[in-house]
Amino acid sequence: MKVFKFGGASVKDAEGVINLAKIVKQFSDKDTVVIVSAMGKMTNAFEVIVHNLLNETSELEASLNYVEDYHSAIVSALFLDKNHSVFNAVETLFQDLKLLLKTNTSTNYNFVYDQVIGFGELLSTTIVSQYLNDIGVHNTWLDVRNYIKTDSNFRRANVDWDMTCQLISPLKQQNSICVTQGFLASDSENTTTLGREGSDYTSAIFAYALDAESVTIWKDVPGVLNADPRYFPNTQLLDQLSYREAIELAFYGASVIHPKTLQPLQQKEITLFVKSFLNPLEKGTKISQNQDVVPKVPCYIVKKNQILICISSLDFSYIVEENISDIFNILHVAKMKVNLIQNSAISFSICVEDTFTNLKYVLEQFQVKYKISYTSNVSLYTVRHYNDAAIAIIESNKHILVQQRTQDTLQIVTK
Ligand SMILES: Nc1ncnc2c1ncn2[C@@H]1O[C@H](COP(=O)(O)OP(=O)(O)O)[C@@H](O)[C@H]1O
Ligand SMILES: N[C@@H](CC(=O)OP(=O)(O)O)C(=O)O
Repeated sequence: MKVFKFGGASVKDAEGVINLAKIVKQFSDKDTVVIVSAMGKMTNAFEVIVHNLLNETSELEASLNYVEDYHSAIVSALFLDKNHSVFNAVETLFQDLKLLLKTNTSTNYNFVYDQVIGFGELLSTTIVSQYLNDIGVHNTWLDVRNYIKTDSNFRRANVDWDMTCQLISPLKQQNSICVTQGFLASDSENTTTLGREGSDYTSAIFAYALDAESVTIWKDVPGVLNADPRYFPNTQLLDQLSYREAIELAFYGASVIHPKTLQPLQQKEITLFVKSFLNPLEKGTKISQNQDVVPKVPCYIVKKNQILICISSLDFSYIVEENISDIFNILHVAKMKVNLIQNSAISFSICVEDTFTNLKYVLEQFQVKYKISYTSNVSLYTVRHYNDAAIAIIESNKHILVQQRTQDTLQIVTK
């Protein structure tokens, strides 16, 4: 079996859905599982709806209309028969969403977030599945919440692997293409999500449970490049990567692959292909149990919007294990991801990202015992397999706040 994953960029408009259908028609097998994310930047648009709902702003209706119009335009362009069942299906989803917005009484941001945000993937897969059926690519639409089970850690739920594998593995017998949602899952009763950009991870979960032969994630780039083309000119395609190297790149922030994706695939040695949905015949990048990086060139990764926090003792005493444990407990509670650590005798610097807007809480907690300084909006650059030329590139014209080198990896934090 194969698993395909199509992200938001691939289905941002009607042409994108038509292109997806061509790829599925040409490259899938009869039992391929197709995972689809919300269309374009719709997850961001749903985030605005959540914000407007919970802050009771006057913009709620406008934000809802924006999302509704966006999907309506795509459906109208794809389906010329105005009596097609897709119109009803999409309308029903919007009615459900409106009912949820009207009747919600919860003030738990993360919980409400997951209930609302899930409509993005429900809409996209409904449209894609019906379009595929319409053009003769017969498929079954699955509600992924009946297959991927998690705890109730809303917005970053943890997969219950035993239950999930039990629920997914009967699909091995399924003799048709299945279309389902990325990013979503459920606890015992509600929708949960796996973390932003988690649809890549969904594809790995299905592949693992199905013992699939491969996963292909279809992207708007030719494959994994040695840098993000949005920030670096003259990038090079990496033809092959080992799981280990891909895990390292994803960990340091190469956003082309969600960091949790590689581990399940590596465990069962399932090959991951990253290919271009614009040029599907090109070979892209193959990630498997092979050589580290081919070609072996420096790989550049940048993470923007980081916060550099410097923590030092109040009385010039050493920062020791007990303090570090303290510091990490606070970060753990705040779900704050640490991307770089540097310590000296009396100070400890961390570069973190504040996905859950907990900076104020963290700083208050630190200040009880430590002296704190921090700089917001810094960038963290990482270079894997650096050489002199790469160091010169990465350091040029930057105000460097922290620098760290290991044998393979150079990291700098800049303002
Ligand atoms: N090393 C890299 N190689 C290729 N693309 C990268 C890399 N690092 C970051 N990117 C970015 O990842 C984007 C594709 O990932 P993403 O936008 O998450 O796609 P999708 O929405 O399909 O999941 C590219 O457009 C590119 O800007
Ligand atoms: N739609 C979700 C999940 C996802 O993975 O999307 P994409 O595949 O477009 O990155 C998000 O934007 O976070």
